[in-house]
Amino acid sequence: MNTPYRITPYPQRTLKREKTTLSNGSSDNSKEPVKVFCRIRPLKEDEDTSCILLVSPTVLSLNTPSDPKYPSQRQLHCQFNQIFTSYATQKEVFDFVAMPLLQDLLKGKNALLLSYGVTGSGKTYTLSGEPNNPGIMPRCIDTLFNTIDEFQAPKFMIKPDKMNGFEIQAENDAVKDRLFENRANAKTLSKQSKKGSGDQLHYINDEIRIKDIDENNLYAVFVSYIEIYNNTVFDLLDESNGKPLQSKILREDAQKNMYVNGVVEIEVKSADEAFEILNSGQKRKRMGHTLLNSESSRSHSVFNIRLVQVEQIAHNSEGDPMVPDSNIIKVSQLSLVDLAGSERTNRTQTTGMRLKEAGRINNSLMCLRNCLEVLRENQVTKCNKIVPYRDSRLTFLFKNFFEGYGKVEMIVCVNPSCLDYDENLQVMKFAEMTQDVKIKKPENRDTPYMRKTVKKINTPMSTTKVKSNSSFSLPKIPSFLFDVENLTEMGVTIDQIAKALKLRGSKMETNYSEYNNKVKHFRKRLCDLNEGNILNLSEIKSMKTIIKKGKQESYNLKNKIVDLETVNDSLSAKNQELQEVIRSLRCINDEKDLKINQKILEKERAKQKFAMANEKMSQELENKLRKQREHLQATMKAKENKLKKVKQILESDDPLLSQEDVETPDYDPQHTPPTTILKETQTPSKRNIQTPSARHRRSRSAGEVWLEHNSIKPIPLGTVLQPCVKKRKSLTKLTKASDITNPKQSKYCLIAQDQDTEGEIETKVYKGDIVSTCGGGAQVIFNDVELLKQKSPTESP
Ligand SMILES: Nc1ncnc2c1ncn2[C@@H]1O[C@H](COP(=O)(O)OP(=O)(O)OP(=O)(O)O)[C@@H](O)[C@H]1O
Repeated sequence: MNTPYRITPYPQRTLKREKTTLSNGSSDNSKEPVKVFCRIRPLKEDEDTSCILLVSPTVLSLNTPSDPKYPSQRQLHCQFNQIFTSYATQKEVFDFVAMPLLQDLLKGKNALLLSYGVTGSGKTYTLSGEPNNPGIMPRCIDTLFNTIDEFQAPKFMIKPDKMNGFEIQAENDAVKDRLFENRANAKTLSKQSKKGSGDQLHYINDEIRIKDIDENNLYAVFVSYIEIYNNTVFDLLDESNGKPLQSKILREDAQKNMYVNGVVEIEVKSADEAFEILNSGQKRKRMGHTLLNSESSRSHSVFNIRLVQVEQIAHNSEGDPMVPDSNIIKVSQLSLVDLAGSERTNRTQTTGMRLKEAGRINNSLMCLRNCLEVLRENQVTKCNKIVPYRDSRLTFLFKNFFEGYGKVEMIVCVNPSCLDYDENLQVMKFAEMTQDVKIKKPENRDTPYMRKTVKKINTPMSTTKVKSNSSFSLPKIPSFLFDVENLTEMGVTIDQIAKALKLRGSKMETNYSEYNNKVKHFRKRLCDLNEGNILNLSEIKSMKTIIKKGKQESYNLKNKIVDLETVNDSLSAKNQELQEVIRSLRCINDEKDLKINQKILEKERAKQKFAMANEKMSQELENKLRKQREHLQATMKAKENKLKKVKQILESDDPLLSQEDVETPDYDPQHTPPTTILKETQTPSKRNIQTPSARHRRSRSAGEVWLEHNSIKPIPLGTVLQPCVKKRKSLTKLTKASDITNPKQSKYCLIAQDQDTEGEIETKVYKGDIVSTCGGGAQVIFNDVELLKQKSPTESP
């Protein structure tokens, strides 16, 4: 809900703002200050706090919001010509602000009405309004046509001359133009009826009319609609058939008034016709969505109403208007300007294109501000600083208004929300400054925009021409006949001749002065044209510079593009080269991988070969050892048998027995069982237990150091019996001579694991003495083999 504004009596004391006293201000009646009105829009539903308090109908106070952002609380009082609260209706605003301007328009005076404010503050709402709640523009149109209704000049009688002036044309030319227009309208109507033009806006006409108008005059209304977008002027009524709008240039006419060159100016004969044009222009307006306003005007739009008045013209018998030589056309203009909203881009969060737009909008508004500041400074200091109108198209177009061409008024629209406090502060400062600017009152003349008619009229003009030509003709000199007899008649004729000559003389003098006047006028016109020409030339020059600059920029850009393309090409070539290198490296890598795999395979094969050879060798060695051992065992056995027999002989007394017994049977290694250390499951033979090897005992003698040569990973068999070697040094490989030549080591044992014929693993311990050789080396003399093997007790022996 909106909080109603409290209207308190106007406390003069509380006013903090001091009005600037201009040195030539109040006493100077030739100037009047710019009128500034303020319109406060209602708060939005989500905005519940207002930073504006109405003090009186003309004073408001802007209060600092209670926010930690603002350390000190301040109240700024601002005075306006009138303040319209959120309750003010569109009609109230129109009556108070625009009605006087419309009255001036009908009296032939010009006016400029600007709507200024932050984006979303209600500028467009105030000027255009809505169909059921029309703003200033539609109300102006309605009131104007309600007023001049029956006093309108026939269509096309008055025509724009394309140089900001107007001319009157003959009735038959006007009729031709009307016929042409009717035909064109019929075509467009049939097109529209096919398309269906349902989007036409209809405003409510409240039948208001202005009473005191000059009823002796004929009136014609012309409208034009332009926008200034990104500091470029576009014609919103330009029927470009969907093509982008062409930019327009600003020119000065013969009276040094600025106008948009080639702008489409349409003569309208009714309010509906004007609305149609207004709507078609508004459709072309550049609108955009911003965070603060879903339909934000991104350009300054100018709706111009030009009212042309001519005295009632008498018609001849054929119905053609009789134009007096010096008939004057009175032209007045009302420009309604909807300025684009000033905005703080960090609040609207605009980016990219919108950010650029906002920059340009703010720049042109800044330019308007600068111009007003310089105008005020000139007034205060009485200096004559150049006002920078040319800095922006907006100020350049309206420069005449600030120099006394017509009234300037402004409606400042504000959104009272606390969120808009900072922007409102700036707007208030601007409004304050604007009110201090005094503008020259328009010259006190009925025809501020005079222009003599350009005679294009056929019949009547020829009449005029004949008439005027006759004014140049000299009185005839009567013919003189010398007749001596009729002297009195001759005297009369001479008198007549003298009179005619005198008349001729005076006529020639008038003709001469008239001629001089015409020459002067013509010269003046030429000068004007020349000035216009100079202006055009300078405009063309500046356009050329802009085009040149643009061309240079495009050339530079093209060059950049070419450079970038070259860089791009070289980079892609490099890329290709690198790709090639990568491909070849990959090939090399693949080849190397292949070779490595082959080598690994070869290695594996070699390993297998080596393992087989190793196995073979160890088998051979084992065989040899077995044979040696068997041989040794057989020898031992034979010796033991011999010893036994010798003992028996020695113990018995029978020499024969002893001799028989002593005779040793032939040694047969095939039948001699090898010496084996059996596990508990095997029943040892008596003989085996009885004949322990003497070397066994020796090997277990204290102090002997064994060199135990074991396989790298012996298979754990879980056997209970283990070869007993107490002091030992274990190794898996004999790599160097010192491994065996160490003098501390006297014994060597080689532990080997292998499968027996039944597939069981058996551990064999080959034992031997390390004997030093005379060359400093060492040799092992194997003298014992131990066999560790598990056997099942149920297994048959
Ligand atoms: N006095 C008002 N009463 C009711 N609604 C209003 C009033 N003023 C503005 N509004 C609403 O506020 C919204 C924004 O207003 P508007 O488009 O006129 O702002 P703007 O100042 O023209 O903004 P921009 O500069 O972005 O174009 C519109 O929806 C309009 O209807």
